Amino acid sequence: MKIEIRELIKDYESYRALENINLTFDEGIHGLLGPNGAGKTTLIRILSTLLPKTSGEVYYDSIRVENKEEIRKIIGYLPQEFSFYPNFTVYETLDYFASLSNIRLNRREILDRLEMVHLQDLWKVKTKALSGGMKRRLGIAVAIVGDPEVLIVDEPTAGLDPEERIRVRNMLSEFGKTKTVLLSTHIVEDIALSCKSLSILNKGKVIYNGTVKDVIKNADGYVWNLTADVEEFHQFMDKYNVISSIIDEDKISLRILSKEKPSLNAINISPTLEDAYMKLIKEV
Ligand SMILES: Nc1ncnc2c1ncn2[C@@H]1O[C@H](COP(=O)(O)OP(=O)(O)OP(=O)(O)O)[C@@H](O)[C@H]1O
Repeated sequence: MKIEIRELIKDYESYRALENINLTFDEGIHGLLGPNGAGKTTLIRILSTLLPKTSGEVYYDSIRVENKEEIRKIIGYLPQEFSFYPNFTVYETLDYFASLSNIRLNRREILDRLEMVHLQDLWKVKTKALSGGMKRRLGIAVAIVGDPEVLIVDEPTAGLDPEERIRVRNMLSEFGKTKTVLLSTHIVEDIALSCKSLSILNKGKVIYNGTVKDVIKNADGYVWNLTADVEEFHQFMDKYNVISSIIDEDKISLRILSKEKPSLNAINISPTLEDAYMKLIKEV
C-alpha cells in the first residue's frame, strides 16, 4: 500500500511543527530519522489519524486520512509509550486488544500470532512480569493483530538491550517484506540495518529523502580521523564538528566532520550513516 503525503503542514497554535512535507512510502521499511523535536511524532500521529493536520493531503492509496474509520482498519500503530493491564496474561492481552478492534480470533490464531513475535512460550505469563523487550514485542503483536497493510512504529527499540533490538528489527523486516512499515527512531543503527529508504526531518522540514546508500555517499570526503594531544583536542572541539573522541594513553583519537582537511596528519575515512546524518543536521 502506498502512503502519499503532499504539502503537509501542522501548526500548534503559532508554532509550525511541520512545514510543507512531501513524501511517498510503499512496501518495505522506511526510516524516519531526526533529532528531538524534529516533528517525527507529530507526523506519525497525523498518519495514524490521532492528530488533525493544519493543511495538505495524506492518502493511503486513494483513501484520505480524514476517513479515520477506513484508515484505522488499514494501519497498525505502535506508539512510543504504551501500557498493558498488569494482571492480564500475554494471551489475554492479545485477545482483549483483538476484541477491541472487533477481530475474533480463536485460541490457535492467538497462539500463532504470539509465535510470530516469539512469545508463544510466555502466553500464560502476566504482562507485569515481562521485560521491556518482551513488552515491545507484545506491542507489535497488538499493532499487527488485524493484519494491517501498514505498520507505523515510534521508537520501537528505545531502551532495549542489543539482543532484543535485533529481535524487534528482524520482526519489522519480516513484516516489511510484503507490507509498508514506517519506523521512526533516533537510533541511526536501526535505520542502517533495516531500512530501504530514509527520510530525515529537522525543525519540521524534510532535509533528506532517499536511499541509505545515497545519503552515505553525500558524506564522502567529509570524515577525518586524526590524533591530537589535550591542547589540540580543545582547539579541534572549538573549531570542528567532532563526532567521537577516544583517549589512547596520552593521545586522543578524533573523528571529525569537515569539508577541508582539518590537520596535516588527518586521514580521510569512509563515512557511516551516523556521519552522513550529522553532516546534514550540522549543515557541514
Ligand atoms: N501539543 C503541542 N503543543 C505545542 N507544541 C508541540 C506539541 N506537541 C509537540 N510540539 C512541538 O512540536 C515540535 C515537534 O515535536 P515532535 O514531538 O513531533 O518531535 P519529535 O521529532 O517526535 O521529537 P522526539 O524525538 O523528542 O519525540 C517540538 O518543538 C515540540 O515541542
